[in-house]
Parts: sequence; structure tokens; C-alpha cells
Amino acid sequence: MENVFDYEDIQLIPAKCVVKSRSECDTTVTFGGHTFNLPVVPANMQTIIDEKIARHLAEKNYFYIMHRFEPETRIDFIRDMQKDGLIASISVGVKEDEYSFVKQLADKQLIPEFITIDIAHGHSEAVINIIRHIKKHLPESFVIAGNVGTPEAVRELEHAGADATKVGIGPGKVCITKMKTGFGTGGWQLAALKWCAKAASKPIIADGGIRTHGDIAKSIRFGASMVMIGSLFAGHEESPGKTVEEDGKRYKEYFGSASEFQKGEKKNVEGKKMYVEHKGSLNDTLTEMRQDLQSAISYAGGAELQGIRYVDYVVVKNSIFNGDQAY
Ligand SMILES: NC(=O)C1=CN([C@@H]2O[C@H](COP(=O)(O)OP(=O)(O)OC[C@H]3O[C@@H](n4cnc5c(N)ncnc54)[C@H](OP(=O)(O)O)[C@@H]3O)[C@@H](O)[C@H]2O)C=CC1
Ligand SMILES: Nc1nc2c(ncn2[C@@H]2O[C@H](COP(=O)(O)O)[C@@H](O)[C@H]2O)c(=O)[nH]1
Repeated sequence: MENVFDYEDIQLIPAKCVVKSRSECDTTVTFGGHTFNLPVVPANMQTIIDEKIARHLAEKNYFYIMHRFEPETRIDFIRDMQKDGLIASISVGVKEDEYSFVKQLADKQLIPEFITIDIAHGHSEAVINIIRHIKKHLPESFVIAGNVGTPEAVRELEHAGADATKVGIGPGKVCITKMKTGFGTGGWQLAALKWCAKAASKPIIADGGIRTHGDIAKSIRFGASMVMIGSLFAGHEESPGKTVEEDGKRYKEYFGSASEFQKGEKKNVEGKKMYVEHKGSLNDTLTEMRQDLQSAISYAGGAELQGIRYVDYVVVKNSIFNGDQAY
């Protein structure tokens, strides 16, 4: 594959502004038949989202995906959200229990608007089988499948029935897959996104490696419909991770879904724990993200998100580890 690059290697090239004010620029996106305020979704990880945040996001018209690490709460969660007229967006794995869970939802006629299959290595028969199972029993749910890093995988999962695919193997801030296995899109996530988007006939979610708000615009430029973000959402007052204080400064805990802290054992560990600086409220970050994206749209010479898709870009440098360290 030629032209390998990552977020920090790319600069988008400005085009003539067509708006009088950035506030005219529309950051909304339609995804899975619903229109959301931003093309951004907090990662479905236990230190990023909980039921309270999910409800808050849904009420404010942001997309969310609840994590799958408290499986016994999912039925009540779907019921409660839908009772209040909010979308239900949950995650599942691929193990045997999930087959009966999906069947149970169908029997109860509880149909989540979105179901995300949340697996490290999404290009697998296990994911293809569960996509088919969900589509058979809950055909109205919008199925997001992942994670993958190649065009072949995107095509296969789409062919199996996925309504969207999630791209990113190992670019995450608390990810150590690249160090532990030698595999992944870490260091070239943006190029992998471009490569996958070319093959996709359905929406793509870019997942992992977003370090600045400008990276959201870059993801849109290279084919993402939605951008999943962990670390930038880990440090809020509302974030579920523990708050710790050191030398008078506050930090929030952020750990990987494949870390020892999540798994409760040291088996196939591909994630680590870190502490991120406490940074105030979630609403402030969402507002800043919207303003920065509005500004990006204006630099793109557009008034809508799609304007970013067509801008020129330059590759300014190349770096492998995106500033991350294993421990
Ligand atoms: N986006 C990313 O880069 C990554 C994300 N993660 C996150 O970590 C969490 C745990 O993921 P995961 O371990 O897949 O979930 P699960 O523990 O639910 O395992 C998935 C299933 O796939 C099997 N499997 C076979 N090969 C692999 C492989 N290379 N990696 C993982 N499973 C494999 C596992 O069997 P067995 O356990 O016996 O091998 C298991 O049956 C998820 O939330 C995922 O998003 C983890 C790593 C990378
Ligand atoms: N390799 C691993 N990847 C993980 C793990 N837990 C989550 N993730 C992925 O990271 C992104 C978030 O990335 P960020 O750069 O925005 O912080 C998340 O959505 C998952 O795809 C893990 O333990 N190992």
C-alpha cells in the first residue's frame, strides 16, 4: 500500500469561505436514519460512557453507544430509553450468550435502534455469524460491525448484513495491540480509513487515534461518517473513570476494554490504564467540538459537513507511534 500516513501527517488545504459566520456551518449528520448534532460518538468503553451519560447524550441529540460490560442491564436500559422516547444503542460481543440475548430481545419485541458488535478482530466468522443472527431476529436494528482495518473486511461484513463498519485496529490511546502483536492500523489509521472507505458501500466509523478536534475533520475528509473517540472524552467531571488527585491536580482513570483492569485477569491483555487530566464538563467539550468543526467546514469552503469531503490535502511528515507509549 502506497501513501501511508496518520492524522498528524496531514494538513487539509483551505478553500474560499462561503459563509459570513462559522455559526452558519451545519455539523449535523444523518446516520442510521437519525440526525445527530455531531459526527462524533464517545467510545463504548466503561471509563467513557455509562447509562447516565448515554441518556444525557440521547436527550441532547448526540449519538451514543452504550458499552457491553454490564450485560445484565441491557434489557432494562433499552426499555427505559425507549419508554422516554430516546434511541437505544447497545453493544454486543460474539460469545454464545449473545445469541440467546438477541433472541430474547426479539421475543420481547424490544428492538434497539442501534446494535454495535464490539470485538477486537472483527474480520472473522464469529462476527459474520452474529451479524446474520441479529439481522434474522432484529432486522430493523441498525448493525455496526467491527473492528476492522482492511477493505476486504469492510466488504465481507457489509455483505453479511452490517449497516456500517468500524475501522481501527490498535490506534487507540490505551491500546497496546501494536506492541503486543505487531498488527494493526496504529501509526497509519488515517490511511487505513481512506483505503477502507474506498471499498465501503455503507457508512464507516473511524475508531481510535483522535488526539485533537482537527482529527475529526480529517476523518470526515478521508471517508468517515462518524468518529469514535475515547481519550478525549475520558477526563470529564461526568466520566465514569475514578478521579484521583496528585500534587493538587485532578486526573481521571482511563483503561482499555482489553486491559487487565477491565478483564479482571491477565489473559490476552491488549490494553493499558492511564490517567488523563481532569478537564471540566462534557457539555463544554461537545460545544468546543462543534465550534471547531464549524470552523473546519468554513475552511473547507462549505456550509455543511460534506464540504470537508472534497478538500485537498498535503502529507507533511510521517511518524509511527502517534505519540503513544506502551506503559
Ligand atoms: N479496536 C481495537 O483495536 C481493539 C479493541 N479491543 C477491545 O477490547 C474488548 C475485548 O475485545 P475481544 O477480546 O475481542 O472480546 P471478547 O473477549 O468478547 O472476545 C472475542 C472472541 O473472539 C475470539 N478471538 C479470536 N482471535 C481474537 C483476537 N485476535 N482478538 C480478540 N478475540 C479473538 C476470542 O476468543 P479467545 O479469547 O479465546 O481468543 C473470543 O471468543 C472489546 O471491547 C474491543 O473493542 C481490544 C483489542 C483491540
Ligand atoms: N487495542 C485496544 N484498543 C482498545 C482497547 N480498549 C478500547 N480500544 C479502542 O480504542 C478506541 C479509543 O481510542 P482513543 O484513541 O480515542 O482513546 C476505542 O473506541 C476502541 O476501539 C484495548 O484495551 N485495546
